[in-house]
Amino acid sequence: KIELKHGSHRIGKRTDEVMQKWRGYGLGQFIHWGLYAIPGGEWNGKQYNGAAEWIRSWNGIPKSTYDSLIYKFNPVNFNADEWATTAKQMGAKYVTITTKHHDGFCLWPSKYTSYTVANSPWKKDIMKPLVDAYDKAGIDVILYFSVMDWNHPGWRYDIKTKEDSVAFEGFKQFTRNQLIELLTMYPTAKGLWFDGTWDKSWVKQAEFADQLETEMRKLRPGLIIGSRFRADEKGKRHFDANNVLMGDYEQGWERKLPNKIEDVHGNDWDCVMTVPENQWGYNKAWKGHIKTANELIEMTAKSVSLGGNFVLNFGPQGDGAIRKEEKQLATQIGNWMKINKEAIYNCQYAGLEKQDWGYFTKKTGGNKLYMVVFNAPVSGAYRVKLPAKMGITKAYALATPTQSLSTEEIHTNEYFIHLKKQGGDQPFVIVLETKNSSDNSGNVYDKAKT
Ligand SMILES: COc1ccc([C@H]2[C@H](O)[C@H](O)[C@H](C)N2C)cc1
Repeated sequence: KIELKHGSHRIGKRTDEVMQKWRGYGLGQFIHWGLYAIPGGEWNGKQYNGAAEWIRSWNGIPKSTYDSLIYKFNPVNFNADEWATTAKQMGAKYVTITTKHHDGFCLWPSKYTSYTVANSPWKKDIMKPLVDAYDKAGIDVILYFSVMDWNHPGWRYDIKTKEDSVAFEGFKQFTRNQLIELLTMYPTAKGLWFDGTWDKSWVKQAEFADQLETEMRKLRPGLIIGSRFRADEKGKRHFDANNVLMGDYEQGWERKLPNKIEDVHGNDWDCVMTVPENQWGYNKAWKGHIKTANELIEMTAKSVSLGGNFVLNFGPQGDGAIRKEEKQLATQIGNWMKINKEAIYNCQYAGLEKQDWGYFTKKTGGNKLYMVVFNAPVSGAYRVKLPAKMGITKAYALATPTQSLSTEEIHTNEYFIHLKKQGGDQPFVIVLETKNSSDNSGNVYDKAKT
């Protein structure tokens, strides 16, 4: 064990209520919105091949020209309630919103820089109406904040000279000021999602970042901060030099999912996912594979089956409207969630052997198991292996709860649930009500033969 002053300060999951609620969200929305949505991945008729929110880093545009986009920020079709309603209809329980991305443009009227909405034609605060609209919709808000800030003169990628360190000291105070400002202006925010923390300059700030995290947690008890914010004094990120998770949950699952429970090391985690291969900000020309609703529903079920949450990204247009493809996905996913949300909300890893038909989830604190089916077996027989003392008292398709399904024990603690081929192309859920033979509530199917 390595002696660390600025490593992880907690072993194992947080057990407080705020984190227990976070653990049960299941499905969330990410919003990437800012000046980059105006060009939308294109400049002077030329397509930028990278991620649209990184267009400033393209040598096809002079930096100052990009920075002057602030004078074009006037999202006449921005409607915070419409965004929150879209998220509500999709079934999202939390939203992560970019307050400031790498370009340094602030969606709130920060006192610490002039590069904010206050100095755009729009003039008004964007964050306040958004936080209020999502709060009203019952969707918890997490504030995304990029430490790396290409607009601030004090930003450095590394600290090599005396000048660098003087400049970066000013930048560190600026960063602290903005974070305290955000927590003060939007006190209902449940957490902070940090980004832009991989460069050496920030990685070298183990003590400062640790103290800042402690200060923020004191200001906002219960605040949720993931593994992306700070490095330990050995320069280790996400996991400290003793391989213990930094922060409250693992934030490494960006555009990728764990495959088996061992991959998540017993930690809380969420996966943040783009609809195209790699576009967070609005890109006019979505290229390559655009994920379908069924793919995204499967990623949601897979995330919950492995003890995490799934966060789907939306990149609103420069005028503030949400593009029709994203609205359509929100509707399709929402239609599925309306019927099947019981298998997603407040569910966790079931601890059962994965089967080919799909994913198990388990209701937290209950005796219900859910089988989220994506690959219906041609036999209509769904294999289920249970721990020794667990029996099945009832089995039914979630959509038709009064029609019990026949359960056949084919080996000790191994069953076939029989369900004839369902019509349609939608994933569906089978519910198993279980009991432990140690307690005697209800009768157990044992040796049941069809
Ligand atoms: C260098 O590879 C990166 C760097 C930053 C990102 C940023 C994206 O712009 C988006 O904000 C995502 C959540 N974040 C990790 C993605 C890939």
